[in-house]
Amino acid sequence: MSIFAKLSWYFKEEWKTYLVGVGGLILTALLAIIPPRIIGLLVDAIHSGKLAASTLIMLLILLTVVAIAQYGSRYMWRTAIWGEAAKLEKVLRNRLFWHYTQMDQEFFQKYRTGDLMAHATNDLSAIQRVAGGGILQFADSMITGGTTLIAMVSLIDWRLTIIAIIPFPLLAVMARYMGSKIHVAFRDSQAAFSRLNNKAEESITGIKVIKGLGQQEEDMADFDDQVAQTININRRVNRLDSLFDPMTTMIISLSYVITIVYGGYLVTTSQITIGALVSFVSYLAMMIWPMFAVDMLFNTLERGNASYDRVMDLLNQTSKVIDDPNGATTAPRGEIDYDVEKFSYPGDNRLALENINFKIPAGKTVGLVGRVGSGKSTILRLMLRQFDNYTGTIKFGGIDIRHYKMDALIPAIGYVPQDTFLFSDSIRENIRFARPEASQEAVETAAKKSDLYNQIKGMPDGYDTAVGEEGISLSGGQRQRLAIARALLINPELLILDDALSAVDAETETQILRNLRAERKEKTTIISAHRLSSVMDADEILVINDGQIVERGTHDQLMANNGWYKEMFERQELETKVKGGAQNG
Ligand SMILES: Nc1ncnc2c1ncn2[C@@H]1O[C@H](COP(=O)(O)OP(=O)(O)OP(=O)(O)O)[C@@H](O)[C@H]1O
Repeated sequence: MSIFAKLSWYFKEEWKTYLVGVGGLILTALLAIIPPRIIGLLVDAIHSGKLAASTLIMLLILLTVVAIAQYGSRYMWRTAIWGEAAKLEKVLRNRLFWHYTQMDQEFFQKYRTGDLMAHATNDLSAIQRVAGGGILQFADSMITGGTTLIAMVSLIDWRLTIIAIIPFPLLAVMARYMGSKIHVAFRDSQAAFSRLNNKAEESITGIKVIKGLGQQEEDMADFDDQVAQTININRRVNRLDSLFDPMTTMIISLSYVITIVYGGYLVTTSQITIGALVSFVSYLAMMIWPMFAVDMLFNTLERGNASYDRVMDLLNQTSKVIDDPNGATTAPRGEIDYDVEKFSYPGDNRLALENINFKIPAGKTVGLVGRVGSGKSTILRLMLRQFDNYTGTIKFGGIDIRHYKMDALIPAIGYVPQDTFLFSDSIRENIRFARPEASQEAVETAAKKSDLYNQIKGMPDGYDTAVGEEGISLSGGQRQRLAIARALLINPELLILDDALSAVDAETETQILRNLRAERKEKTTIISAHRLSSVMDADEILVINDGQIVERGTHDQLMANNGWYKEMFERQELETKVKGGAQNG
């Protein structure tokens, strides 16, 4: 029942509609008492041979009126209660989705996509069932059960009622016992569903890699294993359900036997009429549904409770990156002053960055180079406020980036990752994702700057060509250029290319960089790259190793330095020459 308390905030908010719903249920229960009694009276009248035509017509009219009134009252509770349940699901779904969008990277590292999907589907449905089916089952077991019981006592015979319901408390005891077992089993079943979701999500996303490495069979076996585990756990839930349901039927049958034996005795000893016994049996039949409702109620509540706890656990996770309520609302502009003393990823003791400091005057370009895993992307992630737990400050236009409103800071940065995400939409919508109102002309200009223009012209439907999961596949280089066009369209104060040219050939890269230099004279750019030709023209190049700056300067200075940069540059030049030679030869 605690789930009702947990959802009380919603019931309080929606009390008017629930009042209508419960009112409708009470009315339905009261109206349901009338027909069995009328039938009982008819039986008695027929039995005694005193049924007048006028009485028959009157009772039939009454039956019809009751049926019509029940139609109305049922309509009343159904629309109110099912409507509220759907609304609750909507409220929680929106809240959860909003919460997901507000969370930081740490959260998405902790929870896997499949888990988050399971919470947003299965768990919310289970909670929705509490607000709909749960309320109905509660009302049915209490209201319908209660009014029927009162009718049995007051209209028929209290002794017969007591004897007939003797087996019922057994049901309550069982429901309690089984309820706790079902709670545990259902929680396990939801967790298994999450794992299965994760597995399916991972396998579908990674299908190319799986096939490329010939791991289909292993992956299938792994999936089979997960399915088997999920089925086993679900079987346990079903077993518990199956133990409970037939018990309910048995208890009800026992009641019937008692009623027929004792009721028959009362009729033969003229203590009640045969019509009263007929009415009583009808009432007993009306008790069956409320009894099942008790069973279903415990089930619904336990499941809803487990799901509610899981959803609340997610909603209670707070983002470590907090949007400063008094933060600057103007877009940042001007010099970037990056000064991070220490940064470690949450839950990791190792220092990911140490003493990273550099300044970029507005309009200048900084290049970040270094080995794989040296910390280049980490430097950029802090700039994007994906993590705030570092010592030191990063200033943009003289203000600490933590003192900007997110809505002011993030749109001022055009971030292009190595592997971008394409939405299932047209090329045009993908390019103008961050500025949906951009004109076709602006989209085309961005496509020209990122050297994608001619290729789009060659596509079947030009800018209307669908890409993403439901459209054509773009090559790695095309995806990267689309991502650059997307970032350029917002003409950001700061453009960050995070290994974003790795999949384009050297010639295209040179062209794009030339376009950027010409276009972005006043704006700042950070380029992180493995190919050193990408950063050659930068105003300052930082060589990162093990989270620290190990060399810095312009290209010429670094070449004179005789360090990693020079060695790497010469090696890459040689490789290019060898490749070029091989192609020419
Ligand atoms: N989310 C994370 N949690 C914990 N450690 C991380 C996380 N992301 C990166 N790291 C670690 O931080 C270090 C720096 O990673 P980073 O991605 O910044 O390197 P990089 O220089 O950008 O590499 P690459 O050139 O391959 O992109 C690596 O040791 C990496 O394992």
